[in-house]
Amino acid sequence: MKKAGITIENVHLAFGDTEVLKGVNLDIQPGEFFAFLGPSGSGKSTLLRAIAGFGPTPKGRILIGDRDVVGLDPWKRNVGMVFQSYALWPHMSVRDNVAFGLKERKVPSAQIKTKVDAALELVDLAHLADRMPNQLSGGQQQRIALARTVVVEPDVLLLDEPLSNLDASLRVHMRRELLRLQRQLGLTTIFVTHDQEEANTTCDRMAVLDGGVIQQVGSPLELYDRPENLFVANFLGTANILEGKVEVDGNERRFVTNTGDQLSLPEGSTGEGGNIVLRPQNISISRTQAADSLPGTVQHSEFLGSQIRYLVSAGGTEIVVDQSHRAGHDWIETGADVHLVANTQSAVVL
Ligand SMILES: Nc1ncnc2c1ncn2[C@@H]1O[C@H](COP(=O)(O)OP(=O)(O)OP(=O)(O)O)[C@@H](O)[C@H]1O
Repeated sequence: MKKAGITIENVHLAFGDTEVLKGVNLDIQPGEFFAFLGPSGSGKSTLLRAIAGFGPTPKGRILIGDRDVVGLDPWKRNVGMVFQSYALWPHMSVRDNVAFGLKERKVPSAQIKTKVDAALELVDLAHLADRMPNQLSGGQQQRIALARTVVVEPDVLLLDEPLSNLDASLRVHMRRELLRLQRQLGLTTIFVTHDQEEANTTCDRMAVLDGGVIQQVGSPLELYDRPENLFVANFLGTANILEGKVEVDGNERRFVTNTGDQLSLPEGSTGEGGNIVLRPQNISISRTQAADSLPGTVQHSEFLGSQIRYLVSAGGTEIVVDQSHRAGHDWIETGADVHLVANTQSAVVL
């Protein structure tokens, strides 16, 4: 199958007077599994639809391969799109649903049979070819929607929250299926989701959007470990953010919180901003004081199974601390005075 990259250059898009995409620039590599992640209303679907050719014509350029598709009708772009609703034709069998796009393209019938068989094989549903859509489960219908989309060999595959209608355990199964399918076909794919775990477990890289602006692009790990702003830090998992300032003394750098507590920063660390971001699993909690520990008081604790989550007032804020749970481990009671030690190797100053 062909592999086409996608380049988005300075794309602006408005519904009437309301600008929804505000200067988007992005390079998606051929064969990459890419995700658009962001809160509701951030512009993910609008951007995806602009690539597909739906909605108002944007300003700027959208290249699929080396072809600028802005202004081109959707069916001339050779993109495949799968939506949240499966939208299978209810009066057609599974086989006919998958064959539909090929018939429209006047592909010879012998080839249609071969291609449909291969597409059904790909989604593991060859045995259900003669069923009607209403005789399939939600997950099976979505796999047929995928087969129907990839059978026409699009240059890129666009997925708009395709798993949202499925129940939780099926979603987990289906996201693995999606990844397997994408890898097998090597098809440049964009997956729109507001579910961080879904993006993390499937995509090579993602763009986090907010307010029609891309906040950061990178692999899931890069974005989680090295957020470039507080929005990304907060959006991707739980972030503890302490306010203060960086002080430099010779070779030593430390972060001094507004409450006067000090955290040594590792050698070679960068960042001069007024916030330090610490993930809950990178802080340990103890009843005893240690070098560089932040004094605090346990406000609440929750048993989460593999972890105990503490909410501790310290450093001028409420800090979330996750301790992995081991049988027989001390569970610190609410109201206890404690000391927090942060692993500042993993901290980010913004
Ligand atoms: N047809 C439309 N007319 C007017 N405004 C629209 C239209 N479609 C979307 N919008 C607005 O554009 C903004 C971005 O919407 P979009 O659907 O792209 O967000 P999203 O990030 O995909 O959100 P969600 O996760 O809720 O689908 C929202 O403020 C939305 O209200």
